Amino acid sequence: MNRKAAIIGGGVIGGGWAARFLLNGWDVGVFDPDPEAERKIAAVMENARAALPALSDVPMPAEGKLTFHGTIGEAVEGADYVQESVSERIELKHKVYAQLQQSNPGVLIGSSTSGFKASDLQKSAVAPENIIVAHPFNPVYLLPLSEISGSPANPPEVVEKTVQIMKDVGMFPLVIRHEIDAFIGNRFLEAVWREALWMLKDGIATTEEIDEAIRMGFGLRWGQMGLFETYRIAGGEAGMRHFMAQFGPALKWPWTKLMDVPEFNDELVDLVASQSDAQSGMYGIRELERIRDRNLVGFLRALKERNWGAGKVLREHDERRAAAFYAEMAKGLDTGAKAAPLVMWQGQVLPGWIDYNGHMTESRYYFCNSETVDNFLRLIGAGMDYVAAGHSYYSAETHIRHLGEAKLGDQLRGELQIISADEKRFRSFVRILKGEDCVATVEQLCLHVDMKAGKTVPAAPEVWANLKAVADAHAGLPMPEGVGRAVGQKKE
Ligand SMILES: NC(=O)C1=CN([C@@H]2O[C@H](COP(=O)(O)OP(=O)(O)OC[C@H]3O[C@@H](n4cnc5c(N)ncnc54)[C@H](O)[C@@H]3O)[C@@H](O)[C@H]2O)C=CC1
Ligand SMILES: C[N+](C)(C)CC(=O)CC(=O)[O-]
Repeated sequence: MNRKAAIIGGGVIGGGWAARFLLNGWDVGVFDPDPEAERKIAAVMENARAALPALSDVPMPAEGKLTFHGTIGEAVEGADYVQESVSERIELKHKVYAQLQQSNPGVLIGSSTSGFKASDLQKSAVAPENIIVAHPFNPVYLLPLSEISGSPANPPEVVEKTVQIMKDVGMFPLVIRHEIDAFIGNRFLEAVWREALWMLKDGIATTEEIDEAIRMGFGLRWGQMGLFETYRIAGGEAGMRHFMAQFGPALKWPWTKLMDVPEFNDELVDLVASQSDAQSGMYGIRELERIRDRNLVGFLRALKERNWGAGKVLREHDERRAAAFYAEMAKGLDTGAKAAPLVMWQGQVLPGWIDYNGHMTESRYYFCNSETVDNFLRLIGAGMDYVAAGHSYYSAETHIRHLGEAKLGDQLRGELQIISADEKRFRSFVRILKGEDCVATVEQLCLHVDMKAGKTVPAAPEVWANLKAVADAHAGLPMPEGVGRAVGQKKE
């Protein structure tokens, strides 16, 4: 049975949380008095479905069930966790916690608050120990950071439980050591925001020029190395000490207006809003979100390839999910119950996979097959540890049939059937499916190799036993259409 999250407040952030939980296989119950909440969450879900699965290289769990409720009590019924994302008003948050704790005593409540401390949120609560800050960043379904900030009232088990739930939905939980207003991220962002408002107010730069200064330069550095690692490199070979010696004196120069704040009035709002309209008003908000999401997916995937920063979090999330997926599959190996083709891979067609014909390029069909077969090899015990120990399977021959088109954003899966196998080789037949349509078949012969000796040898007994279990189960399946076909050319 799926776990359930109650999302209280389904606006920008609540909608993002709903998407993250649902796409990670949790059921979600939403309460939001806004009559438009359902429509807004549907729009967020549409964008999230196009973006989050594009980061995954292992089969995603089936999407959880989304329900909307007329009361907080109904939404929180049976919930394992609550993510509170109502408007940033302390008295509203207190009221919501009172209703939540009355309806589901003992439930863990994470707040999305941008700046209230946990001890402020906990005031007058029946069970303060179960209320904690879990502050995300927008878009919640793509950005992994969740700042976990508790008060002395929260026992370590509550912090730990929150951390585990965040990891379960692919977040990077950063536990804040000391209770402070606005945590780490927003304290930092507020400083940048104040400087930007001064520059606008003083006519030094427009909204667009400020954005260009960030995205053409240091924003790109921050996204992958943060501040200190970046400045360490800026110190050259002498590193951080040299950097500080050179730029430390600037701390005393009048570079920043941080402690002084521009007056917040209509004039300031008009100045910012009118320039922002001129800069970006040609795009609708959902369109801007899609542009942002596509850029983030590309950026995050590049980091994932490098196993760095947020990309490392994605890999670790994949690894956790893969472990659960293989454990489930392995049960079938034990019982010999896998008398059906195995769905070993699932993925989404990414922008870089599209060719000049406007559809998935041919080499990516091979890639889909490789991912499917590699996952199968992991399943039978011939994964990376096996390779590191000197044995592997090499592809000897491959035949691809292109039967249909795959377009940007399509969800594909690779379904594998073993046609024949012995100790030294196996022949696989992979169907690449888009929904129920088969867009390609890939038939392949793989040889088991001693990598050092450079020759074909029998597989390790446990690998062969696993492979044989699947081969025996698949022997009873009908031969798939197209097996053994050669490249043909019909006579006119
Ligand atoms: N927008 C942002 O960039 C970020 C916001 N946050 C925090 O997330 C929380 C929500 O902010 P947003 O989603 O931006 O605001 P929002 O205005 O988009 O959504 C707030 C939602 O709460 C609903 N609401 C009001 N009273 C309610 C009640 N009694 N029960 C249930 N729902 C109720 C509103 O109808 C609205 O849909 C705030 O605490 C905010 O500080 C955190 C990270 C980023
Ligand atoms: C502007 N904000 C304070 C609501 C921002 C956040 O809380 C985090 C974010 O997404 O930038």
